[in-house]
Amino acid sequence: MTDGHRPGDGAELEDVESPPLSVEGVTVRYGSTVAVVDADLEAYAGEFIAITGHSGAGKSSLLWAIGGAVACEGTVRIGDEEVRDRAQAARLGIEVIPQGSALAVLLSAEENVTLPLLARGVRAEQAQRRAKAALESVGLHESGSHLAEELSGGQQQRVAVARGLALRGRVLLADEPTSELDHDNRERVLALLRAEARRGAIVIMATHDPEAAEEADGEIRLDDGQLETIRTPAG
Ligand SMILES: Nc1ncnc2c1ncn2[C@@H]1O[C@H](COP(=O)(O)OP(=O)(O)OP(=O)(O)O)[C@@H](O)[C@H]1O
Repeated sequence: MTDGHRPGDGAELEDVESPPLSVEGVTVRYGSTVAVVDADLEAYAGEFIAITGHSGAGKSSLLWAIGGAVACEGTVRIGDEEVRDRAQAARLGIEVIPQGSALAVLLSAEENVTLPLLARGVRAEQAQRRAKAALESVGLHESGSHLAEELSGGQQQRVAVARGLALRGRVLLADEPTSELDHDNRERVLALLRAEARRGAIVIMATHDPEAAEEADGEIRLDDGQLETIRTPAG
């Protein structure tokens, strides 16, 4: 497929080899607010990169631009394909764990993880198997049947992480995925994100948490929309 990425059907984690992600001259504007200014970034399969910066620095805006969810100037490419909008970015295997979880509160945890898989064409039985495995990986195997609204904020965040992981993208954009978590669950989620990179994905995580950032291979910082490289994955 030239304009598509089809995640595998099995519950087992198959490897991917993400094409390089290239962000060139990306500027995000909301009216007169310039949230991201002329950002350049290259990332490769296997890399786990943190985006840090103060509240309002532009972290979410940069992630959303990479994920095709906000209009921007400049270009975002994965391999030879230019990201144009969210639907097409999803077809290219760019997945998002949004800030604030964004679960359907009247669906169960398992349904929240399963539905996006069904929407991507994964068969029902396989989607359920993958959802269960993803929920188990975040320590929520016993909460699959609970309505999202019955879960704590931290549990909801872990469901959102499970939903992102189950999609098995080539690029995973995680927006503050550990902000509501206690120490052990934060470590668990960071280990899962690292494993996702080891699988051959590119993982980019926005975070306020310096300790979480420290666990990524590389760090870029935004300051009023201006991007600065702090550490590269190469060291
Ligand atoms: N939909 C929007 N409409 C107008 N302005 C917006 C919108 N989204 C973000 N902004 C503005 O863009 C700037 C960057 O916001 P963004 O959410 O990207 O920052 P952030 O670094 O992710 O912040 P936080 O850490 O608080 O989540 C801020 O000044 C914010 O007010």
